[in-house]
Amino acid sequence: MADSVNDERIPTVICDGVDIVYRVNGTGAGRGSATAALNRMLHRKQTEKAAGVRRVHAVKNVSFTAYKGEAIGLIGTNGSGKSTLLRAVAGLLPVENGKIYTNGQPSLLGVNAALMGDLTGERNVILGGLAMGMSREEIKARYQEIVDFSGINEKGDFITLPMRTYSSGMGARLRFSIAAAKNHDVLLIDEALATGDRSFQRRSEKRIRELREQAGTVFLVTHSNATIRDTCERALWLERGVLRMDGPTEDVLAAYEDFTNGDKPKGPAAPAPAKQGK
Ligand SMILES: Nc1ncnc2c1ncn2[C@@H]1O[C@H](COP(=O)(O)OP(=O)(O)OP(=O)(O)O)[C@@H](O)[C@H]1O
Repeated sequence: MADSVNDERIPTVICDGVDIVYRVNGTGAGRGSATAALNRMLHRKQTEKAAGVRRVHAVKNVSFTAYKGEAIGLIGTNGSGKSTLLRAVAGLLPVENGKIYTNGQPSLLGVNAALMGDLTGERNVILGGLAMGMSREEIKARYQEIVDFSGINEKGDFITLPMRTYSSGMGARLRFSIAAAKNHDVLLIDEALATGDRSFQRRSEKRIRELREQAGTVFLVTHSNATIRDTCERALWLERGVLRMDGPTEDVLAAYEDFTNGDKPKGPAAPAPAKQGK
Protein backbone atom coordinates (compact mmCIF):
# COMPACT_ATOMS: atom_id res chain seq x y z
CA MET A 1 0.00 0.00 0.00
CA ALA A 2 1.31 3.43 -0.89
CA ASP A 3 2.35 5.69 1.93
CA SER A 4 -0.28 8.42 1.78
CA VAL A 5 1.75 10.84 3.92
CA ASN A 6 4.71 10.70 1.57
CA ASP A 7 2.41 11.02 -1.43
CA GLU A 8 1.26 14.41 -0.18
CA ARG A 9 4.73 15.84 0.46
CA ILE A 10 5.24 17.93 -2.64
CA PRO A 11 8.61 19.71 -2.70
CA THR A 12 8.45 23.42 -3.52
CA VAL A 13 12.04 24.53 -2.90
CA ILE A 14 15.13 22.35 -3.03
CA CYS A 15 18.50 23.80 -2.10
CA ASP A 16 21.28 21.41 -2.93
CA GLY A 17 24.75 22.28 -1.62
CA VAL A 18 24.28 26.01 -2.15
CA ASP A 19 27.18 28.45 -1.80
CA ILE A 20 26.64 32.17 -2.27
CA VAL A 21 29.57 34.54 -2.55
CA TYR A 22 29.39 38.32 -2.77
CA ARG A 23 32.17 40.11 -4.55
CA VAL A 24 32.97 43.58 -3.36
CA ASN A 25 34.88 45.68 -5.86
CA GLY A 26 37.24 48.48 -5.02
CA THR A 27 38.99 47.12 -1.95
CA GLY A 28 42.54 47.34 -3.35
CA ALA A 29 44.81 50.16 -4.45
CA GLY A 30 43.15 52.75 -6.66
CA ARG A 31 39.79 51.45 -5.51
CA GLY A 32 36.77 53.04 -7.01
CA SER A 33 38.74 55.00 -9.60
CA ALA A 34 37.89 54.89 -13.29
CA THR A 35 41.39 53.53 -14.03
CA ALA A 36 40.88 50.69 -11.57
CA ALA A 37 37.51 49.85 -13.15
CA LEU A 38 39.07 49.92 -16.63
CA ASN A 39 41.90 47.69 -15.45
CA ARG A 40 39.40 45.20 -14.07
CA MET A 41 37.66 45.07 -17.44
CA LEU A 42 40.92 44.71 -19.38
CA HIS A 43 42.53 42.16 -17.08
CA ARG A 44 39.62 39.90 -16.31
CA LYS A 45 41.92 36.94 -16.05
CA GLN A 46 44.02 38.29 -13.21
CA THR A 47 43.14 36.98 -9.79
CA GLU A 48 40.31 38.66 -7.96
CA LYS A 49 42.65 39.53 -5.13
CA ALA A 50 45.02 41.37 -7.44
CA ALA A 51 42.05 43.22 -8.92
CA GLY A 52 41.06 44.39 -5.44
CA VAL A 53 37.95 42.23 -5.29
CA ARG A 54 37.04 40.94 -1.86
CA ARG A 55 34.88 37.84 -1.51
CA VAL A 56 32.24 37.45 1.18
CA HIS A 57 31.19 33.83 1.45
CA ALA A 58 27.70 34.45 2.87
CA VAL A 59 26.07 31.01 2.47
CA LYS A 60 28.06 27.79 2.73
CA ASN A 61 26.97 24.42 1.37
CA VAL A 62 23.34 24.74 2.45
CA SER A 63 20.93 21.92 1.58
CA PHE A 64 17.26 21.49 2.49
CA THR A 65 13.92 20.68 0.91
CA ALA A 66 10.76 22.67 1.62
CA TYR A 67 7.33 21.20 1.02
CA LYS A 68 3.89 22.52 0.14
CA GLY A 69 1.95 23.70 3.15
CA GLU A 70 5.03 24.36 5.30
CA ALA A 71 5.86 27.61 7.07
CA ILE A 72 9.58 27.69 7.72
CA GLY A 73 11.31 30.16 9.99
CA LEU A 74 14.87 31.21 9.18
CA ILE A 75 16.82 32.14 12.29
CA GLY A 76 20.40 33.10 13.04
CA THR A 77 22.40 35.97 14.48
CA ASN A 78 23.07 39.16 12.47
CA GLY A 79 24.93 38.56 9.24
CA SER A 80 24.41 34.78 9.27
CA GLY A 81 23.12 34.67 5.69
CA LYS A 82 19.33 34.51 6.11
CA SER A 83 18.42 37.37 3.73
CA THR A 84 21.06 36.24 1.26
CA LEU A 85 19.58 32.75 1.13
CA LEU A 86 16.05 34.12 0.67
CA ARG A 87 17.15 36.41 -2.14
CA ALA A 88 18.81 33.49 -3.88
CA VAL A 89 15.65 31.37 -3.54
CA ALA A 90 13.75 34.30 -5.08
CA GLY A 91 16.15 34.16 -8.01
CA LEU A 92 17.65 37.57 -7.26
CA LEU A 93 21.18 36.35 -6.48
CA PRO A 94 23.25 33.80 -8.39
CA VAL A 95 24.67 30.79 -6.58
CA GLU A 96 28.38 30.05 -6.67
CA ASN A 97 28.00 26.28 -6.29
CA GLY A 98 25.06 23.95 -5.93
CA LYS A 99 21.53 24.35 -7.25
CA ILE A 100 18.22 25.83 -6.19
CA TYR A 101 15.11 24.24 -7.67
CA THR A 102 11.71 25.84 -7.17
CA ASN A 103 8.28 24.53 -8.01
CA GLY A 104 6.14 27.58 -8.69
CA GLN A 105 7.02 31.25 -8.63
CA PRO A 106 8.72 32.46 -5.44
CA SER A 107 7.79 35.99 -4.35
CA LEU A 108 10.08 37.93 -2.08
CA LEU A 109 7.95 40.29 -0.09
CA GLY A 110 8.65 43.91 -0.87
CA VAL A 111 10.77 43.33 -3.93
CA ASN A 112 8.24 41.83 -6.28
CA ALA A 113 5.73 44.44 -5.24
CA ALA A 114 7.93 47.13 -6.84
CA LEU A 115 6.38 49.96 -4.89
CA MET A 116 7.26 53.63 -5.45
CA GLY A 117 7.75 56.19 -2.71
CA ASP A 118 6.46 59.12 -4.71
CA LEU A 119 3.13 57.49 -5.41
CA THR A 120 0.28 57.41 -2.92
CA GLY A 121 -0.45 54.26 -0.95
CA GLU A 122 -3.57 53.91 -3.08
CA ARG A 123 -1.61 53.92 -6.35
CA ASN A 124 0.95 51.55 -4.87
CA VAL A 125 -1.74 49.02 -3.98
CA ILE A 126 -2.71 49.00 -7.66
CA LEU A 127 0.90 48.95 -8.87
CA GLY A 128 1.87 46.18 -6.44
CA GLY A 129 -1.18 44.12 -7.41
CA LEU A 130 -0.40 44.50 -11.11
CA ALA A 131 3.26 43.60 -10.47
CA MET A 132 2.09 40.38 -8.81
CA GLY A 133 -0.01 39.50 -11.85
CA MET A 134 -3.45 40.43 -10.49
CA SER A 135 -5.97 41.93 -12.90
CA ARG A 136 -7.37 45.44 -12.35
CA GLU A 137 -10.74 43.89 -11.47
CA GLU A 138 -9.15 41.60 -8.87
CA ILE A 139 -7.27 44.53 -7.35
CA LYS A 140 -10.42 46.64 -7.28
CA ALA A 141 -12.31 43.84 -5.57
CA ARG A 142 -9.61 43.39 -2.92
CA TYR A 143 -8.55 47.03 -2.53
CA GLN A 144 -10.51 47.78 0.64
CA GLU A 145 -9.48 44.49 2.20
CA ILE A 146 -5.79 45.30 1.56
CA VAL A 147 -6.11 48.79 3.05
CA ASP A 148 -8.04 47.53 6.07
CA PHE A 149 -5.56 44.73 6.64
CA SER A 150 -2.64 47.17 6.57
CA GLY A 151 -4.33 49.39 9.13
CA ILE A 152 -2.81 52.39 7.29
CA ASN A 153 -6.02 54.38 7.55
CA GLU A 154 -6.63 53.68 11.22
CA LYS A 155 -5.26 57.08 12.25
CA GLY A 156 -6.41 59.21 9.31
CA ASP A 157 -6.50 59.20 5.56
CA PHE A 158 -2.88 58.13 4.97
CA ILE A 159 -3.57 55.94 1.98
CA THR A 160 -3.93 59.05 -0.22
CA LEU A 161 -0.49 60.37 0.85
CA PRO A 162 2.76 59.45 -0.95
CA MET A 163 4.34 56.32 0.48
CA ARG A 164 7.58 58.17 1.23
CA THR A 165 5.70 59.98 4.00
CA TYR A 166 4.98 56.69 5.82
CA SER A 167 6.94 55.50 8.80
CA SER A 168 9.02 52.37 8.14
CA GLY A 169 6.43 50.32 10.03
CA MET A 170 3.57 51.71 7.92
CA GLY A 171 5.48 51.00 4.70
CA ALA A 172 6.24 47.44 5.79
CA ARG A 173 2.60 46.89 6.73
CA LEU A 174 1.34 48.06 3.37
CA ARG A 175 3.91 45.92 1.52
CA PHE A 176 2.92 42.86 3.51
CA SER A 177 -0.79 43.54 2.96
CA ILE A 178 -0.34 43.86 -0.81
CA ALA A 179 1.78 40.72 -1.03
CA ALA A 180 -0.57 38.75 1.22
CA ALA A 181 -3.60 39.64 -0.93
CA LYS A 182 -2.54 37.04 -3.42
CA ASN A 183 -2.02 33.34 -2.87
CA HIS A 184 1.61 32.50 -3.48
CA ASP A 185 3.30 29.26 -4.43
CA VAL A 186 6.32 30.28 -2.35
CA LEU A 187 6.18 33.45 -0.26
CA LEU A 188 9.46 34.73 1.19
CA ILE A 189 9.05 37.24 3.99
CA ASP A 190 12.11 39.06 5.27
CA GLU A 191 11.63 40.86 8.59
CA ALA A 192 8.47 42.49 7.26
CA LEU A 193 6.49 41.75 10.36
CA ALA A 194 9.01 43.05 12.85
CA THR A 195 8.16 46.69 12.29
CA GLY A 196 4.40 46.30 12.67
CA ASP A 197 2.70 46.72 16.03
CA ARG A 198 1.37 43.75 17.99
CA SER A 199 -2.16 43.82 16.53
CA PHE A 200 -0.77 43.97 12.98
CA GLN A 201 1.60 41.12 13.79
CA ARG A 202 -1.34 39.00 14.96
CA ARG A 203 -3.26 39.69 11.75
CA SER A 204 -0.15 38.86 9.69
CA GLU A 205 0.48 35.64 11.57
CA LYS A 206 -3.11 34.60 10.92
CA ARG A 207 -2.71 35.42 7.22
CA ILE A 208 0.52 33.41 7.03
CA ARG A 209 -1.33 30.42 8.45
CA GLU A 210 -4.04 30.87 5.80
CA LEU A 211 -1.46 31.12 3.01
CA ARG A 212 0.05 27.86 4.19
CA GLU A 213 -3.34 26.20 4.28
CA GLN A 214 -3.87 27.25 0.67
CA ALA A 215 -0.99 24.90 -0.01
CA GLY A 216 1.73 27.49 -0.49
CA THR A 217 5.08 27.49 1.27
CA VAL A 218 6.05 30.42 3.46
CA PHE A 219 9.60 31.31 4.53
CA LEU A 220 9.90 33.84 7.29
CA VAL A 221 13.06 35.63 8.39
CA THR A 222 12.70 37.37 11.71
CA HIS A 223 14.55 37.97 14.95
CA SER A 224 11.31 37.50 16.85
CA ASN A 225 11.40 33.98 18.23
CA ALA A 226 7.79 34.45 19.38
CA THR A 227 6.64 35.06 15.79
CA ILE A 228 8.52 31.98 14.59
CA ARG A 229 6.92 29.91 17.37
CA ASP A 230 3.43 31.20 16.54
CA THR A 231 3.74 30.82 12.79
CA CYS A 232 6.20 28.13 11.78
CA GLU A 233 6.37 24.44 12.57
CA ARG A 234 9.83 24.09 11.10
CA ALA A 235 12.93 26.24 11.49
CA LEU A 236 16.30 26.48 9.77
CA TRP A 237 19.14 27.91 11.83
CA LEU A 238 21.92 29.55 9.84
CA GLU A 239 25.12 30.62 11.56
CA ARG A 240 28.08 32.09 9.70
CA GLY A 241 26.46 30.95 6.48
CA VAL A 242 26.27 27.32 7.60
CA LEU A 243 22.99 25.49 8.22
CA ARG A 244 23.47 24.43 11.83
CA MET A 245 20.08 22.88 12.40
CA ASP A 246 16.90 22.04 10.49
CA GLY A 247 13.93 20.59 12.35
CA PRO A 248 10.80 21.23 14.42
CA THR A 249 10.63 24.87 15.55
CA GLU A 250 10.71 24.04 19.26
CA ASP A 251 13.88 21.94 18.99
CA VAL A 252 15.72 24.40 16.78
CA LEU A 253 14.70 27.45 18.83
CA ALA A 254 15.72 25.73 22.08
CA ALA A 255 19.20 25.11 20.68
CA TYR A 256 19.39 28.61 19.20
CA GLU A 257 18.30 30.25 22.44
CA ASP A 258 20.96 28.27 24.34
CA PHE A 259 23.49 29.53 21.83
CA THR A 260 22.43 33.18 22.00
CA ASN A 261 22.01 33.22 25.76
CA GLY A 262 25.16 31.45 26.79
CA ASP A 263 27.74 31.52 24.10
CA LYS A 264 27.41 35.13 22.91
CA PRO A 265 27.94 35.61 19.16
CA LYS A 266 31.06 37.60 18.43
CA GLY A 267 30.06 40.27 15.92
CA PRO A 268 29.09 39.56 12.34
CA ALA A 269 29.23 35.92 11.30
CA ALA A 270 31.13 36.33 8.07
CA PRO A 271 33.74 38.97 7.26
CA ALA A 272 31.96 42.26 6.75
CA PRO A 273 32.22 43.74 3.29
CA ALA A 274 34.85 46.43 2.94
CA LYS A 275 33.57 49.95 3.36
CA GLN A 276 33.24 52.02 0.23
CA GLY A 277 35.47 55.02 -0.25
CA LYS A 278 38.58 55.84 1.74
N1 LIG B 1 25.52 43.28 -1.03
C1 LIG B 1 26.44 42.69 -0.28
N2 LIG B 1 27.74 42.74 -0.62
C2 LIG B 1 28.68 42.14 0.12
N3 LIG B 1 28.43 41.45 1.25
C3 LIG B 1 27.14 41.36 1.64
C4 LIG B 1 26.08 41.98 0.90
N4 LIG B 1 24.92 41.70 1.53
C5 LIG B 1 25.23 40.97 2.62
N5 LIG B 1 26.57 40.75 2.69
C6 LIG B 1 27.29 39.97 3.71
O1 LIG B 1 26.77 38.64 3.68
C7 LIG B 1 26.68 38.14 5.01
C8 LIG B 1 25.24 37.67 5.25
O2 LIG B 1 24.40 38.80 5.23
P1 LIG B 1 22.81 38.67 5.32
O3 LIG B 1 22.23 40.03 5.14
O4 LIG B 1 22.35 37.58 4.42
O5 LIG B 1 22.62 38.19 6.84
P2 LIG B 1 21.31 38.10 7.73
O6 LIG B 1 21.39 36.79 8.46
O7 LIG B 1 20.08 38.33 6.92
O8 LIG B 1 21.55 39.28 8.75
P3 LIG B 1 20.57 40.20 9.64
O9 LIG B 1 19.93 39.30 10.66
O10 LIG B 1 21.50 41.16 10.26
O11 LIG B 1 19.58 40.84 8.71
C9 LIG B 1 27.14 39.26 5.93
O12 LIG B 1 28.47 39.00 6.26
C10 LIG B 1 27.04 40.50 5.11
O13 LIG B 1 28.04 41.42 5.47
